[in-house]
Amino acid sequence: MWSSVRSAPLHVRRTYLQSKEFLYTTKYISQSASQEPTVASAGEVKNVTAVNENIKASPYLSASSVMKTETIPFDEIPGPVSLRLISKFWGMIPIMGTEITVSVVQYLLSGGKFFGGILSWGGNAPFFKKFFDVYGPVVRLHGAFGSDVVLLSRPEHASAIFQNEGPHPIRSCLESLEKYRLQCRKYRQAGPFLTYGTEWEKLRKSIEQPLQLCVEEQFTQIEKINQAFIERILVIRNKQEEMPNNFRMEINKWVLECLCSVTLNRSIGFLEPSGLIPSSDPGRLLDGLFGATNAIRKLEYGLHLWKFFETPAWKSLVKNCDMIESVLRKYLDRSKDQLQEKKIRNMSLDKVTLMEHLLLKENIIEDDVMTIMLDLFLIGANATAHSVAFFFYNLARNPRCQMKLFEEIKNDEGTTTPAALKEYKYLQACLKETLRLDPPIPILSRVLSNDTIINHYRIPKGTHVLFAAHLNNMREEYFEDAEKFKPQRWLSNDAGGFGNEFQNFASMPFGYGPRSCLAKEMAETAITSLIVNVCKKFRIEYNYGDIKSSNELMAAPTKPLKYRFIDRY
Ligand code: HEM
Repeated sequence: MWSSVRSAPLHVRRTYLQSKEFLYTTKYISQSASQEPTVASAGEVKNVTAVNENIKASPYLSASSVMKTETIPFDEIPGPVSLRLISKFWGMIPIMGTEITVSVVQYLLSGGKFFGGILSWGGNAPFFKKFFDVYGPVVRLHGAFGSDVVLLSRPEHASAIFQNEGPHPIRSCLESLEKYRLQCRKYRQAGPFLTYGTEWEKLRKSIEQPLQLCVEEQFTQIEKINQAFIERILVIRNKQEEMPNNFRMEINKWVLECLCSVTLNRSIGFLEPSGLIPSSDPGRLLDGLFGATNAIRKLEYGLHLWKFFETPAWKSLVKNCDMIESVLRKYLDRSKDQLQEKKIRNMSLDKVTLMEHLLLKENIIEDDVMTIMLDLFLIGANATAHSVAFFFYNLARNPRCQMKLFEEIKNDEGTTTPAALKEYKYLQACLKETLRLDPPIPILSRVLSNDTIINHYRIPKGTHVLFAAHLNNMREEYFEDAEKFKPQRWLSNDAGGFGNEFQNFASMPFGYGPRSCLAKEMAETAITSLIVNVCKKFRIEYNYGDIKSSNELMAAPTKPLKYRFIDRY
């Protein structure tokens, strides 16, 4: 049953999660069903009746925050009345789900006008901030179009949600990509980012460790790619040593070259000094990834009309995903041939590329390999490129920090292992601080697999929760001068905050728990090795207005990255 529900639209999954059948289908839920709900409170705890044994065991929750309280019903969570009124009408239309509620809200917050501007709070409001300012720390968006969404943004609430989600957490987002894969291309699964349950667990296990091994094996190659990136900077900078408006594209090329090296063990030429030919493999891959990302942003953040009609954004998603797949298929065919040859010649299959490793797995078919590769490229490339863009920005804007970093790494003689990079403590702190200020994935999402009590409200399992990580990261009580880039805060024991039990949830750029980023190590290694190489060679400057992160599901810088790279010697 679960396998068929897994790929169903969110409102179907939600109904299933609330059904009795689900309780008996998964071991975890059936255990947790007999337990008390998860509890977290940011306010005063009153009417204490018992202590929740389950939560007491958690390393992060204090006794005061785990006490069972008299709960307030879900219906009483505050939220916009206008949505509540609209829901009476639209709630009758079952085909429209939670994402539509979210997308309408996001559309409005990002400046769109709808319903006579009932909810239009003006353009570029940081997502959800207005809701928290008006309604408090727990906000319910009445299912204007079907089901409800709860918005959260506090570390103690993150702790309640993420620490108790069991072995198979459900993320709910990117329905457009899911539709493309499951309905349009009829793949049997939607890829590691979107799949659920045991199917997802199998996929994740097949990728996580081999990916890390490949990163270690390909580290020398990554260092070469870093040098090629530096060569590119020298070619494209103008007479004032400044980068062109599309420098972001160059960073993307660097990430993609790293990803090809790690997954395919080959260079496909993204960083050719003479630039990319659009019809070449790397040219088409780059175009496809940019096009698909833009289409996903439009589809997920606009009204979900694509569920009913083939909108231009939907057509663009299909065209771009097809283009990416046609390139990747070529490499998949080559990998199959290579494996065949290795088998014929009785060669060892111990050292294979990630793609070959996946092809060798019995429970993974070719279409699965395509979706895995696409997820790695789509999610990974965007997130990593965004982090590098803001890493450069923060160094340029904070010359003292840049100098301190240079002092730490200036004697580096070509780092030989990823482990050696971890020893550069200030470098690591700069990365953490960059990810705190501008997380590439600023909103984490879950469908609750447990009844959970937050701020005394009982939130039923199956509820769609959006956690505004970018607001969470800016809490003054956890990060003094939260708006400022202060890497040194990560070098003291309590990261400059209260050092209380929720500190670990105050910044979670890679998410949390079983569904956290599966390529954290790879991303950290690639980013820090690039920064070491670039900072040894150049001093970075930036002389224009502030660059912000768009804080969308897949965030992007809001201005061209016109950094100056000035030779140090
Ligand atoms: C600095 C770079 C990166 C950041 C900040 C980042 C962040 C994240 C976050 C926040 C999530 C969701 C976690 C959650 O819901 O709890 C995620 C998931 C994921 N990331 Fe990353 N990521 C980065 C780089 C990468 C790279 C390089 C790859 C691939 C090569 C990648 C592949 C994935 C995949 C496949 C998932 C889904 C995991 C699952 O559901 O099991 N990420 N990432």
